[in-house]
Amino acid sequence: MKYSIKAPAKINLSLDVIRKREDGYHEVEMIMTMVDLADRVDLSLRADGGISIDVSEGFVPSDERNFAYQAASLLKKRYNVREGVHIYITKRIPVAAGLAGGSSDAAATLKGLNELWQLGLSVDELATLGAEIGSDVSFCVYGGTALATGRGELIKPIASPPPLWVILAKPPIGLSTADVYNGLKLSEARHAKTAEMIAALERQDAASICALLHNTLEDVTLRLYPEVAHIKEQMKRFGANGVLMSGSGPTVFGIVEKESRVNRIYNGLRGFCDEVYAVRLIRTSGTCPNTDENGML
Ligand SMILES: C[C@@](CO)(OP(=O)(O)O)[C@H](O)COP(=O)(O)OP(=O)(O)OC[C@H]1O[C@@H](n2ccc(N)nc2=O)[C@H](O)[C@@H]1O
Ligand SMILES: Nc1ncnc2c1ncn2[C@@H]1O[C@H](COP(=O)(O)OP(=O)(O)O)[C@@H](O)[C@H]1O
Repeated sequence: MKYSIKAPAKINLSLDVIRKREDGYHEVEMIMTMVDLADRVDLSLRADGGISIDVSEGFVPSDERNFAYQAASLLKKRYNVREGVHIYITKRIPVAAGLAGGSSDAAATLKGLNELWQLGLSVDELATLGAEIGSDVSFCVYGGTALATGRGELIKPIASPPPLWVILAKPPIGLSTADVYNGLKLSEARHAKTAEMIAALERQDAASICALLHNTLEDVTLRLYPEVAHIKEQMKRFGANGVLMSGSGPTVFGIVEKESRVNRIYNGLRGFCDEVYAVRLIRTSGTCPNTDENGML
């Protein structure tokens, strides 16, 4: 038996860091939403009880370091599952990009195996398990648009944005999420207007959404990598209505209201950046965006 499921990328419309916690994580307030750039996760039942994984991109770990493998292993151990699974991931989301590709693969694996292994777990239970793999996995289980608090694992659904275009540009920089959080000087940090962003989403007010885009981690990454600032400037110059770095970076996203501007911005950026994508915001709220009601393709 087989299941295929899409694992979409996220962007942070707003990311605020409140304080550093005793456990080493940071307390955050993030507004997260999905875009229609997705990996594909194929799950095939293994009767021998083993877990194995292959990934289309050779540089992504295809062993227990892969978050999708960890999701399968966690479910198998926690629920004493006898069957196994082979996981095949077709990567389309840039890796280590601030787009939660690995977290989304883990979330898709949790949802898919819940069906394949007939575990009967609720979405809330899957999201709680996801938080054991990484802070962004819970949001990826729910999908839609949400306010994420705690270390990012406490999820409250909020209104989806209007149907806007998004240009993603990822410069060839490898950075570590932990280093970016640790590089933040909280006493000097600029904070987001989270409540105002939620209100703008409720009003479907694209101009205010663009004006309120804010990421407290951006200053850290911009200081380390001036090329990220360059991409932001160029995106604005080519006509994006709002521009921000996603997560810990280095991907920059631009929100574009007019479809007629999308090609100009895309082509302009392609002149000096290899990884550029023109995508749409996914408007579905609730679980499993971009899929049918079972979360399948
Ligand atoms: C910054 C964000 C924004 O959505 O995304 P990405 O840039 O990774 O996409 C997330 O907070 C990243 O979440 P995720 O990538 O799941 O991080 P985790 O694996 O849980 O943590 C990796 C490391 O980041 C730091 N970390 C993470 C989350 C958090 N709230 N505070 C932290 O300080 C910790 O040092 C931790 O050891
Ligand atoms: N399924 C996966 N896809 C991509 N990267 C993965 C996956 N599983 C584990 N990783 C590891 O996690 C790191 C961060 O990957 P990713 O989730 O793409 O980044 P980000 O959290 O910045 O969006 C990668 O460098 C890779 O080594």
